[in-house]
Amino acid sequence: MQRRWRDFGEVQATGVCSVVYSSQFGNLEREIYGGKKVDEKVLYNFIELLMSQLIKLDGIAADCYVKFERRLQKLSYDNKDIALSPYNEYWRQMRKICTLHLFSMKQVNSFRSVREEEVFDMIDRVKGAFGKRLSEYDDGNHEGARFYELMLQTQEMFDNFYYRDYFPLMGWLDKLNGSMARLEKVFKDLDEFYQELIDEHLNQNRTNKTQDDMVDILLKLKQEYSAYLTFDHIKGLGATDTSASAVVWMMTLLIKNPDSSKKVQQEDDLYKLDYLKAVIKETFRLYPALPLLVPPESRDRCILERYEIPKKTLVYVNAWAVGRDPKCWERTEEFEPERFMSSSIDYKGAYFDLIPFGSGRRGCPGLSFGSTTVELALSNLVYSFDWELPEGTNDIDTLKTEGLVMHKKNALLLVAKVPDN
Ligand code: HEM
Repeated sequence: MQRRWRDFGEVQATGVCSVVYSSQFGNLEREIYGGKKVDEKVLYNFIELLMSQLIKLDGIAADCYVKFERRLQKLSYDNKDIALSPYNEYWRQMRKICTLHLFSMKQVNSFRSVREEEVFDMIDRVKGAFGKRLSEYDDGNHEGARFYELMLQTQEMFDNFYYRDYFPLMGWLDKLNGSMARLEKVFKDLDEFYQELIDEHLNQNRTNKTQDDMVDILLKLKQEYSAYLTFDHIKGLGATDTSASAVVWMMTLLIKNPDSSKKVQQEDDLYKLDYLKAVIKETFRLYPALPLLVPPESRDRCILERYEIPKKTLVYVNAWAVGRDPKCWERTEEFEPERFMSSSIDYKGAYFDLIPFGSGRRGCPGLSFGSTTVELALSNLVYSFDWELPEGTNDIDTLKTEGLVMHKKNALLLVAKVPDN
């Protein structure tokens, strides 16, 4: 199990040819993408076929992925998003900026008050305004709702089916059915939003500033790293909704498992929150926010189990399947946070059985940021309220969206009750 990851040697994101790989595909839950029911055997054969074809028809596969990249490329400002950048000097500098200046423990701590304010605000909204939509909660200028909407639309662009990705010669259909126009429109809206944000931060007379936020820090760093940080680079760093997706899955699993939910609430050592942390790990095992991580590209030919992976191959590591692999876990489908109570396994990248943040050189640099946010949000949600299913509902579904980030497909609707004591 552990060998698998290491065998990749040096890998990098993005590429020109693609292979879908996972020896675990047989275990892939059938509904993983969009609730489509696929027979396990059919799926496995399909993957085999796809692999052999892609390797044989290297040229065509390359073409497919160059096209696929164009869509990602557009939304990531020409691969200026660090996650989509190939392994090169630009990536090294951006990674340095992230590790040293943006997502370091010092920065995580310095944003503590902002994080707490946001979470308390969220709790107040739940307390004060049941049943309202995000846009109604919003501050005067509706920026939160606008950004949320843009994030949803961007995500949709990644998820949509594009003919050109699979049948390069039929790319004209994307124009005909309006997909390309929608992509341009979403990009334009996103770009406008980021530009306004930057302009606002550049405004010397800005009144609502209490401390430097990420944009302020990036704008300051722009001078030091002028070759790597243009406005497009700053925009390309963008944002992800992985933490939000993770909290929704955690709440979903807790409401489906009332015993665990009670245990979290009864945890008396609030400082350590061991059981809550076990719930977080168990949810990451079953519902990793990025089920296929960010696909890396092999820099050299390598042999992986019985597969030969040619150089420059886009490789999908299936964190979803690893989390449900019976070779790694017992009672794989059960939600059992207890399994982590007497175990030293964590998700920092050293244990390859649990890799929601990936591992190694391209592992998530926002791990401390993300996990701190998730812990704070979840603990406040479960300690501030008793959560119940809406009247007339017996269960919560676990259908997922398609795409890089795995969201719950249907909104999680719960009733929050303020406890009596
Ligand atoms: C629960 C929250 C999060 C999860 C589950 C998550 C997960 C991941 C995963 C799986 C990868 C790919 C790693 C790999 O392929 O080995 C990744 C990459 C990345 N993440 Fe996160 N992430 C989270 C939060 C964040 C946050 C809050 C930030 C920024 C503040 C962030 C910034 C990044 C960046 C920049 C990369 C690309 C790194 C590179 O390519 O060198 N992530 N994340």
